[in-house]
Amino acid sequence: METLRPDICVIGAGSAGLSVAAAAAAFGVQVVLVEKGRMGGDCLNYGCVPSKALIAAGRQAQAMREAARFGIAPVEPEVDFRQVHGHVHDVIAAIAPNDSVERFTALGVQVIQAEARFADRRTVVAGEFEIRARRFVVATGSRPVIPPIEGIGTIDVLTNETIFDLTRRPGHLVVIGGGPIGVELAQAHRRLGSDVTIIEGTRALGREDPEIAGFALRALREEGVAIREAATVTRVERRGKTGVRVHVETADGAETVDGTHLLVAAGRAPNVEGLDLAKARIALSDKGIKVNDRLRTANRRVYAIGDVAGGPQFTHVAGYHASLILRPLLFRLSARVDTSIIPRVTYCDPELAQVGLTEAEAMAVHKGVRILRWPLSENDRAQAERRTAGLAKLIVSSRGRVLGASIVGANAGEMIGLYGLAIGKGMGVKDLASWLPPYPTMGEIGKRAAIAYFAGVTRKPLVRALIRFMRIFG
Ligand SMILES: Cc1cc2nc3c(=O)[nH]c(=O)nc-3n(C[C@H](O)[C@H](O)[C@H](O)COP(=O)(O)OP(=O)(O)OC[C@H]3O[C@@H](n4cnc5c(N)ncnc54)[C@H](O)[C@@H]3O)c2cc1C
Ligand SMILES: NC(=O)c1ccc[n+]([C@@H]2O[C@H](COP(=O)([O-])OP(=O)(O)OC[C@H]3O[C@@H](n4cnc5c(N)ncnc54)[C@H](O)[C@@H]3O)[C@@H](O)[C@H]2O)c1
Repeated sequence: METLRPDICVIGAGSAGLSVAAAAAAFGVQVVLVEKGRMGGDCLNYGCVPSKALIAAGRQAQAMREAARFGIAPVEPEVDFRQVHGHVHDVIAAIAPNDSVERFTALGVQVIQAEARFADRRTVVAGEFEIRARRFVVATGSRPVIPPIEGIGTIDVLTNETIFDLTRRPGHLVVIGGGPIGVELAQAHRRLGSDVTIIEGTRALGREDPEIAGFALRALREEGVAIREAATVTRVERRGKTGVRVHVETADGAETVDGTHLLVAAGRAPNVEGLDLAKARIALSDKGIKVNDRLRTANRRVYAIGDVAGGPQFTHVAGYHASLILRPLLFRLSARVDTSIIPRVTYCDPELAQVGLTEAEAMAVHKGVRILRWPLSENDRAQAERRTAGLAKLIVSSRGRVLGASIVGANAGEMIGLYGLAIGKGMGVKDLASWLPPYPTMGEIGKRAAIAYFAGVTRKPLVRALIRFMRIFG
């Protein structure tokens, strides 16, 4: 066994691990990167990239059905699912070189394709190598949870790791879980011609502001996605050769849903098994590896970042974590995670975007919170594009500081960034009201919402009297 003594050893070549490795190597630091599966991890191979490519195909199909409102004859598109599969995998292939072994080797990173595990507090073993690094970064990500439902072991369930391999369109896709994965994939498949039923244990898109989530769930239902909420899956069984029967209980009683395919999108579990974390004295929480607000584990040589650290699970968070730990890794500076600036977007149509506190969260911790709303139907660009379903909600403190923003509508994800910056920099509605968005853009709804804060001022008798008085001076 060969012993390596790099400065940094990164375990996991997903969004988090790759970001650390690339940046550290750019500064000339010796890095070993260990990956047991595909370079690029979930985001590239089984997550963001294929799901957004499938969503784009679904959007295209839907645009053809809805063309009449532009004076163009609508058509029911003929979907060749094998070619849709080809499109999804072409997109992955186009991005894959950025994350490849070849690219990272060229950057100066030593890539080891093997499973890593800790041998002791400062040694990792991977394949033929024993790695004794100054610092370790665990970035092993997460995987889908399969809930312990009676009969689930007898079915070939789909997860995000297998659904993008389908080359034939599912006849009826039953989805367990109405979180972001379930909702995004349900709508995409519906638009590509499948029947789709979502079975959600509590409330679909339950993490989101209910008013904002309501827009998306209404759209899904109008497009024909059946959504059962507060529904318990009691049992699943095989139906025919490849089909599935799902037994569900809701307040209305028991029913069965017959599908051709079953997708499980019921949450994630951290990838910690097999790492022998106890040998390195790294502690676990119930969500993943236990870290402090600087992403340090119980072992001072080891950081944990990305999905495995048990916080919000997004690619941009993985990148953010990487950027934070590079400061102590390279410069001995310290940096804390600021969760208030982390945005999240669900790429259904209309899109949902959130940053900072939701209305309910703000009301629970602050007094005198004001909610400033502006509907997309009041926006000229949204009218021109015929995409008027949506709303911006700014959540501001009694003194006008921005605490959060919730946006639903076309391109909501492109609009949310500004509000994360506003929260991070402690800006107020005054700053947002003075920002100059180009006309006509949907982004204007945020400015209009901010201006709504000052609406009362125009009616104040004192202000009107002051304006009259100023006229005296010509
Ligand atoms: C369907 C889906 C859609 C998503 N869409 C979005 C989106 O639109 N936007 C967004 O921001 N986020 C999205 N996400 C979440 C995003 O994919 C994750 O947050 C992100 O990939 C996490 O990156 P990571 O580096 O922490 O983990 P991963 O990408 O999971 O990478 C971890 C890597 O570690 C490797 N590994 C694990 N154990 C070991 C070991 N012992 N030794 C060596 N290697 C190991 C794994 O093989 C894997 O390659 C989506 C997720 C899914 C499932
Ligand atoms: N657009 C994005 O950024 C994006 C897209 C997809 C996934 N992701 C990330 O991946 C994470 C995981 O997504 P997810 O949707 O799998 O998980 P999730 O935890 O967000 O949602 C899972 C849903 O399944 C429900 N559920 C769990 N067990 C159930 C059961 N037995 N029966 C019925 N319903 C059940 C839960 O109530 C919940 O609503 C997300 O939290 C997010 O961080 C992000």
